[in-house]
Amino acid sequence: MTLATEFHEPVRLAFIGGTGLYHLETLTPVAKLTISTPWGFPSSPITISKTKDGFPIAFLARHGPHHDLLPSDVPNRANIAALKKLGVNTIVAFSAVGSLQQHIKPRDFAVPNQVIDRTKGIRPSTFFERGFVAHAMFGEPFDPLLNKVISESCQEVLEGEGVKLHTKETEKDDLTLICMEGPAFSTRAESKLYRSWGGSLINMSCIPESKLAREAEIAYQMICMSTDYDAWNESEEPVTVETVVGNLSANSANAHRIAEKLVQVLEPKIKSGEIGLNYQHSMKFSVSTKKDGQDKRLLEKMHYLFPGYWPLQ
Ligand SMILES: CSC[C@H]1O[C@H](OP(=O)(O)O)[C@H](O)[C@@H]1O
Ligand SMILES: Nc1ncnc2[nH]cnc12
Repeated sequence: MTLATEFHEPVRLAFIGGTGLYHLETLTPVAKLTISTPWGFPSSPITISKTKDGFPIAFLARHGPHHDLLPSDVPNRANIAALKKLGVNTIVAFSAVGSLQQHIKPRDFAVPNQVIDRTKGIRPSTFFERGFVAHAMFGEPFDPLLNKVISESCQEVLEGEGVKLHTKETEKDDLTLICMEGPAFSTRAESKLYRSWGGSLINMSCIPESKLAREAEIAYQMICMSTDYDAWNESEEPVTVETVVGNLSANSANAHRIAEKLVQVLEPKIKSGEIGLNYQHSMKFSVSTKKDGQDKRLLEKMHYLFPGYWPLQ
């Protein structure tokens, strides 16, 4: 089937696929969009599918359709800006992660509620710049409403498959994801340090993706698929890509099942406004730069994300 290259209806829900998840099997694309943003092109064309009720869903492959982008080279600003331009207010992002806790086994799933940023400052991590300064709140890096819906609805999908889902509720404490720079995995000493900080999971992709989604006022939650015990567990060989990919291909069917379930559950909640609006207008009053100090060229760029905010004169 030839796919449309334009799509003019607003799209509210998007999935971002990570390692091992380059499309969603349960969705049939109707359009494939190449979108240029003021921050460049996204990692991949964005495909649009529709539910039987005509609710559109976007999908983006974080590392490109052929996985040729390093975690540090993912064009996160373009990815989030392009989704925002389509009208997206809810993002569910998948990620392959290492486990920093014995009880989170390879092939388990987890819905983290906290993040520790261990990237090295080499990734562009904000839409704002000199001449237009704003600060997003990020104390809760994931949308708690979306976190709750995902945690509740994925439990039953995975139970049927004999796979454990870890959430803030099952852990009875924060479920903290460490985001490191990569591309090499951690040393054993680093891995043990992250455990001492209370880390539960580790990946290379949550930052700045989640931060930019917050700046763009989009409700965002990452779903983690555990693939290995990183390097802390001395009774196991430290993680290799082979282990990650082996466990991922065994588990990608569960990711597709989860996506299918989430589409069913999120469609009515997004339509009713129960999900997706938690951060609406949150940036409007978060700007620090006084009118006279604002760079007008930058304001025009900002209007790509926030049309109607901060009038030019
Ligand atoms: C191939 S192992 C390391 C790689 O896997 C994860 O990718 P993603 O989060 O996109 O699923 C991790 O973050 C690293 O980028
Ligand atoms: N151990 C690990 N560290 C960082 N990213 C990962 N992705 C999958 N396993 C990982």
